[in-house]
Amino acid sequence: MIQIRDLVMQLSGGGHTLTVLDGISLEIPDKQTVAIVGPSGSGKSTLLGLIAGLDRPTAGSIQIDGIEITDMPEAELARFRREKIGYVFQSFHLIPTLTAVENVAVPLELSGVADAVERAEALLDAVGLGDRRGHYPVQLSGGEQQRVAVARAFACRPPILLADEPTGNLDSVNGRHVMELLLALHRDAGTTLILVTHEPQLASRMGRIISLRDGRMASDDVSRGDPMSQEQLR
Ligand SMILES: Nc1ncnc2c1ncn2[C@@H]1O[C@H](COP(=O)(O)OP(=O)(O)OP(=O)(O)O)[C@@H](O)[C@H]1O
Repeated sequence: MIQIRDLVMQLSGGGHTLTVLDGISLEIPDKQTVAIVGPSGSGKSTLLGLIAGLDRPTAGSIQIDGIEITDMPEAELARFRREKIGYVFQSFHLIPTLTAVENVAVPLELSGVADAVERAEALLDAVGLGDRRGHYPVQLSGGEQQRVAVARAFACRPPILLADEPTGNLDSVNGRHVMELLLALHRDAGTTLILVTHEPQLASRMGRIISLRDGRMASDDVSRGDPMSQEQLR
């Protein structure tokens, strides 16, 4: 369960203060699928980054499974993040000097997993890139890089997967492939899935749609049911 209370994010610069998030409160139960939507600049990425513990809010509270993360010391937060949260960036963020399998193995090695490379190979197989394991990011297409990034985000089997416009840099075929992958992880492992997107079609695949406007919640549509049952209806 993610519990967010009165979250405020202000950025200072050039002599004035910009309020990016202005009192967000919400709860996201385990295993929910959530789309965060809203106009450009409404604070979507900022909110996702705060939930991931990549940034610290100006005020307010974020608890994950009852543990406050906003004031957690950095080293502890890094460990917590590794265990609890996978993050997929719009622009993949793979390490260019590492092969696909090495990229996926990084979080496993950081977590002290003994058979990190074997596990990374199995993950690459699972995203359909088993035959590309020795390739460097530059040798992979955007869609392939994003599948590697999803495998890396999921390597430590985090209960929460966050994705910031995961299909934003992909064509529609590759975008659909990556989306199916994210939904499969939710379905098979019960992963909570929260994604920021501009694409209504993608948002409509989620069980809940939270809409931001000017740093506030404009709407919260929780009546969408579970995407698994929606899929069964197709
Ligand atoms: N590091 C930063 N320094 C200054 N301003 C920032 C910074 N990060 C975000 N902002 C500003 O905060 C506001 C919210 O940004 P954010 O990226 O969260 O919006 P968004 O809804 O994700 O937008 P988009 O859909 O365009 O990605 C914007 O006005 C942005 O310019």
